[in-house]
Order: sequence, then C-alpha cells, then structure tokens
Amino acid sequence: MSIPRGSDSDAAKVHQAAIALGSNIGDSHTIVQSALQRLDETPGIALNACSPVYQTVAIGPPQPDILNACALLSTTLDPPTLMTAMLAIEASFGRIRRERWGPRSLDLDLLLFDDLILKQPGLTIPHPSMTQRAFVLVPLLDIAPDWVDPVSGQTIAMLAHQVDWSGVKLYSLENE
Ligand SMILES: Nc1ncnc2c1ncn2[C@@H]1O[C@H](COP(=O)(O)OP(=O)(O)OP(=O)(O)O)[C@@H](O)[C@H]1O
Ligand SMILES: Nc1nc2c(c(=O)[nH]1)N=C(CO)CN2
Repeated sequence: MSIPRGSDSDAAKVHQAAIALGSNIGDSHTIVQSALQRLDETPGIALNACSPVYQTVAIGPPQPDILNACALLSTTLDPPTLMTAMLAIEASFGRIRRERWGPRSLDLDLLLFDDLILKQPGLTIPHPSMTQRAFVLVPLLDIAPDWVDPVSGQTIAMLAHQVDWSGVKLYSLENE
C-alpha cells in the first residue's frame, strides 16, 4: 500500500483501476507476482485484489502459452501517470516490442479507471479489446464481476459469458 493518508483538506481523490498482466518470456509466474509487488510499492498505487493466474493460448503469432492475470488497484494518480508507471514497470522487466502481439516478458494493460471513457494519444480507456478477450475477462470475472464497462453498459460477468473460454485454464505451478 503506497497511498499516503493526509487530512481531509489535502486528500487526493482515490480512483479504482483494473489492470491486466501477461507474460510468456522468462519465469512468467515470478514476473507476474513481482510486477504486482512493484505496483503496490509505487507511490500513489495500492494493490487491492489479484485474480488467480491463468494459462492461455496466445492470440497472435505462434508462441508459447501466456500467463495472464488481472488486478484491482486504488490510485491517486491520473490515468496517463498511472499508464506511465505501468510502462516503466514493463520496461524494468525487459519488455521489448518487436512484432505486434509477439512474445513478451511483461505486458501491463490498463483496462478500466472508475467509470471513465477516455481516448487520447497513447491511452484509450476502457482498453478497446477488453470486451472480446477471454484471457482478460475470465480473470477479471474473479475479482470484479459487477464492474460495469462504461462503453457497453454491461457488467464484466455479462461480457465474460459472451466469449469463448476454451483457450483459458487455471495455471498450476505443479505443471512446471
Ligand atoms: N488502455 C491501455 N492499456 C495499455 N496500453 C495502452 C492503452 N491505451 C493505449 N495504450 C498504448 O498502447 C501501447 C501498448 O502497446 P503494446 O505493444 O503493449 O500492445 P499490446 O498490449 O501488445 O496489444 P493490445 O493493445 O492489443 O493489448 C502502449 O504504448 C500504450 O501507450
Ligand atoms: N492469450 C493471450 N493472447 C494475447 C495476449 C495475452 O495477454 N494473452 N495479449 C495480446 C496483446 O498484448 C495478444 N494476444
């Protein structure tokens, strides 16, 4: 938890955000857990909930399965500042972008931020592909079934039951 408490008069507004994590290069399970810890240690961000980790068939060029999870944050940061903090954490885990949707050491997507709809260079909220992606909606369903997507007006539970779950299974460390 890294949100400082102040008096009511100087309290910054606390927002709720949902994020997605993905990794399929390196020790992906450790990378996902470490990234969550790094987010929680970031000033202005507190980690409130994490989904289980799922092993998912990669959508995109042929590559190993991806470990995906979602998390809920409280934050006093504004959306661009939160996104910048997330990109810095991605970079610190060695993220290199070579091909679209290619293998990644760590991908962090900002899915939802309160009930905000935002489209600006470098940042679209809600994440534009969120509602079609079982690898996002299945873990998000575990921690935020009642959150309403402000674009479609549908809850995560409703959206999750409209996508194909076949490429998504719970990850077990015992499979390693
Ligand atoms: N809501 C968002 N979450 C994450 N990145 C976003 C978002 N909106 C815009 N972006 C921008 O998109 C870029 C992310 O590109 P990246 O290569 O990670 O795409 P991707 O996550 O692999 O693919 P996709 O965007 O389809 O999930 C970042 O530079 C970021 O500025
Ligand atoms: N299974 C899976 N497929 C993907 C993922 C992802 O996180 N998991 N991310 C993508 C774009 O970043 C494209 N395809």
